[in-house]
Amino acid sequence: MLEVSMDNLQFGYGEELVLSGLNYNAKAGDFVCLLGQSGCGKSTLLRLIAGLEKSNPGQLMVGGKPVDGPSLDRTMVFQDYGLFPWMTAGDNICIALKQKYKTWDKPKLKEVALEWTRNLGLDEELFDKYPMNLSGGQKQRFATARAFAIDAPLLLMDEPFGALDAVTKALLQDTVLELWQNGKEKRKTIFFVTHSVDEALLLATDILVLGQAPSKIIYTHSFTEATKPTRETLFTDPAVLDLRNRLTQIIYDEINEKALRLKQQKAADKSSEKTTIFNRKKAI
Ligand SMILES: Nc1ncnc2c1ncn2[C@@H]1O[C@H](COP(=O)(O)OP(=O)(O)OP(=O)(O)O)[C@@H](O)[C@H]1O
Repeated sequence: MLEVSMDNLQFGYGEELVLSGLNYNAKAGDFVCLLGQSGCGKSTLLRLIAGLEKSNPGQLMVGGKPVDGPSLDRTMVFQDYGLFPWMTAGDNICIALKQKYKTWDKPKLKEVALEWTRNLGLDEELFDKYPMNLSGGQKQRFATARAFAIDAPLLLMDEPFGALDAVTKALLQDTVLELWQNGKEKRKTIFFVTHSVDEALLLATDILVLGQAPSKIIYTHSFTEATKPTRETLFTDPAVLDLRNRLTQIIYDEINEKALRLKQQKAADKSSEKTTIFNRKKAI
């Protein structure tokens, strides 16, 4: 359980500004879903929180401390699973556990890794298989098992279920929600990037929408225990239907605005090109 606070968080890759002043406080135990059009900086924000990119001093705090590089109190789950291909799926969990629990011997590491394999609904016989011999859903379950096994209080999930079929995705969403809810007093804080409004509605306690880059937070919504949608209310509760429409509209408006901006820019570039050619011809 760690709180995350952003105070005018700005970040760019070199000259290109991606995040242009984010202000937000996530409480310990919140499940924050990030929405926004492609390229707006969602993954960048996760990488900053993970300490994989460096933010300006004081602009990003985790657990009340400035983020200063990666740490075992934060772990990431990626869309492409991030399993080491040269190790069995089980060893992928064991090696992560060993990093955190340095005194554990091999049998203890295997015992805990197997426990998490079962927790994620995986057959034990898959434990000794290499990632290349597993389905996408199985790989993502192992990657999720690894993340939960090391029991970091802050979990950063970057479109983890984006590549999965609908049924596997739904099962994994339920599993993650259950693992998070079971944490009760020790609930993990989760930041979860998704392109799916429905996924955000189902999982989040808090939804943030990022605008186009260089982005700011353009919309936030918080649920209470009573208003948080469930699979049952996701398509029946009028308040949830209304929120889904609003979120979808906000994202489409941003996409349309960006498309219009690019079109105008292109037209302006073309016209200035024409003027340059005309002036050159005149000069000749
Ligand atoms: N390592 C990098 N070096 C330079 N630019 C980068 C790097 N990583 C991302 N970018 C740029 O930063 C911007 C934001 O990228 P980011 O991956 O954070 O967006 P995103 O919202 O997660 O996109 P998507 O939804 O498509 O995954 C993009 O313009 C991207 O090209």
